[in-house]
Amino acid sequence: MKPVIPIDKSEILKRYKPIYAKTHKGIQGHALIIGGSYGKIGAVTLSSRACLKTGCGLVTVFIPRCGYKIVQSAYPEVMVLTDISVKYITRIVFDFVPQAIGIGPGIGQDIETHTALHRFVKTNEIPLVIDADALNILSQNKQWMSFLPEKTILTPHQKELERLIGKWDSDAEKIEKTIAFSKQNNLVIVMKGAPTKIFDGDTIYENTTGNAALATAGTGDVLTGMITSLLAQSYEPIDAAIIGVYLHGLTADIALPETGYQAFLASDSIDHIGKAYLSLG
Ligand SMILES: NC(=O)C1=CN([C@@H]2O[C@H](COP(=O)(O)OP(=O)(O)OC[C@H]3O[C@@H](n4cnc5c(N)ncnc54)[C@H](OP(=O)(O)O)[C@@H]3O)[C@@H](O)[C@H]2O)[C@@H](O)CC1
Ligand SMILES: Nc1ncnc2c1ncn2[C@@H]1O[C@H](COP(=O)(O)OP(=O)(O)O)[C@@H](O)[C@H]1O
Ligand SMILES: [Mg+2]
Repeated sequence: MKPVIPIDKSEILKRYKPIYAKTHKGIQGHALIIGGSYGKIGAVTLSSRACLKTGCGLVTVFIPRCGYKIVQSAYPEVMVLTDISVKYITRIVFDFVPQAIGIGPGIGQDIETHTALHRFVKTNEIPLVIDADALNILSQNKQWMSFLPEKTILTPHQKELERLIGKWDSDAEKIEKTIAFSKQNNLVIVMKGAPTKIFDGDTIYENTTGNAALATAGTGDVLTGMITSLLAQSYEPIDAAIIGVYLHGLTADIALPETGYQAFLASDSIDHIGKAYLSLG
């Protein structure tokens, strides 16, 4: 097996592109975050905020109607498109071309959402990040994997990974199965955990930032927004995954002296994205 590559500052600086002074929001990329269902609008709200804070120029969310006022009141910077259904997503339609799409946070598993996801993946060619319940739906419909754009980024936590690749008996078997899954489907797999590992076929990266403060609701939704933002800013999928995971962990390392482990919230991660970027120099 190839040696695992640590994701540290030197690895990030090889890939990070500082902002061009004459850029404008049109060049910075327009990201679309699709997710949310009744009771889980918070997930997509966090994700869209993290997406904007990571530097893309415009962010639109596609959510069920029950989330309209929630997102608009929480973050006026985020634009909102709604499904015809009130409580969950039934048909994904949008009238612009985003540079990247993140799908899944809080989306739920209603049968109509399965159908909407199927229709979406059959036609979508835009760079994609898939998380949370969209991963769970995909796990139940593995034949849809062939529709995904090459190097689509999947961000499973351990349970979601198990649903995708099946159970394992040892860490070594988990790694082997994840490599095989990444190769077979030409996907980038962000295996979330402590530490998070990223698989691009048999090339494996391991993050060096982050701490147990991240063990709190919504931090994965924040990560999805951050990676989608980087993808919308024209980073290659593997670079978006690596930089996103590193900065996300760094937000918790920087916040820790202020919040301690217990009082850290996913919103604190978003609030520290600026300092994480500044630490890159
Ligand atoms: N504010 C909101 O709107 C929020 C909305 N959210 C949305 O909720 C939806 C469901 O997402 P979810 O991840 O909570 O449910 P699910 O996939 O069943 O996993 C839970 C089980 O998996 C396991 N497990 C998890 N992590 C693990 C690990 N590192 N290592 C090992 N095991 C791990 C653990 O299983 P156990 O160990 O208990 O067997 C746990 O019980 C999704 O759409 C999401 O976006 C959330 O983001 C929260 C904030
Ligand atoms: N003990 C830990 N150390 C480092 N990172 C952690 C730890 N626990 C959780 N995380 C990180 O927090 C995030 C949790 O994601 P996820 O389980 O999808 O949460 P949610 O669905 O609530 O948003 C992942 O990025 C994971 O790597
Ligand atoms: Mg999650």
